[in-house]
Amino acid sequence: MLLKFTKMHGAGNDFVVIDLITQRCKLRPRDIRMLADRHLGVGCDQVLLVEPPGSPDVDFRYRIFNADGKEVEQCGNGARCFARFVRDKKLTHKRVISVETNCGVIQLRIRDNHQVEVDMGTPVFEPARIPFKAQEEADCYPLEVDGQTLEIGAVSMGNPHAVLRVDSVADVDIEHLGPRIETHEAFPKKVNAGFMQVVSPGEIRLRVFERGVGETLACGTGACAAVVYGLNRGWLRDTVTVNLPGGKLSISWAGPGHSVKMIGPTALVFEGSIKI
Ligand SMILES: N[C@H](CCC[C@H](N)C(=O)O)C(=O)O
Repeated sequence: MLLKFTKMHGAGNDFVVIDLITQRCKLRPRDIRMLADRHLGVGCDQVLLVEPPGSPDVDFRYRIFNADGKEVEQCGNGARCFARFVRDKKLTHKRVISVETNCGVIQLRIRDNHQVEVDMGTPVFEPARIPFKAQEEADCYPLEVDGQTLEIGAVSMGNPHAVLRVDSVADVDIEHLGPRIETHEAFPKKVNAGFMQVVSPGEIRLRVFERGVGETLACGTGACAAVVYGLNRGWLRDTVTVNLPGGKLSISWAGPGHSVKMIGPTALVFEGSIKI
């Protein structure tokens, strides 16, 4: 069949967005991998599916697939693009949209200038729920990589994150460290690896080697994970500007028990159709 799609990005983290409300198509992992392939398909970090809600108290179902074809729990930059997509396609006229994901319901709030605010839910630090192999919960953990002991934070934003503080994100050998952390045996479901440089209590620089993708120009859940880790360590205050290679996000967290709030941009790049 000929499948309509929309190419979008949020701070450079790019997506193929597919409306499965007005069109019907069963996508297999190899179809996702083809769509994401930057030579043989459209090219993207993640494929986002817009589906009818599973229950009457949410507006849509939001499914996320990494470029490797595997379905994951959450995608923050994708959530902002999801909100813009359903408004642009007139699938809703609401300015506050609730979407069901594989890790619960999140709220998307349309702002001016194509910005969207997302309530990303509360971060989870309990090792078993990240999941991360550790004797007990701590603010930070040692992680043996290639004979060196790294100090990491471990947190779930619905999806697993390991965060390292570094002096300079420009000097990180992310191609060496990223995959070794991503596939470390301490993370049974693999992990997104974030490298954070603290500029000031209100500003960080961040690079993320994403699970199932590699380094992306931005990672929304990674920005949330880095800020809550930095707050827990006393390095950051409750609202932080996160500078990523592809753009800026604003992340706020009022502390344990509170949701993490993310505000950031959305961009529509092109519309197309592809034979599946
Ligand atoms: N690679 C992530 C999913 C996408 C997250 C990222 N693109 C975001 O904006 O949060 C994972 O496997 O958990």
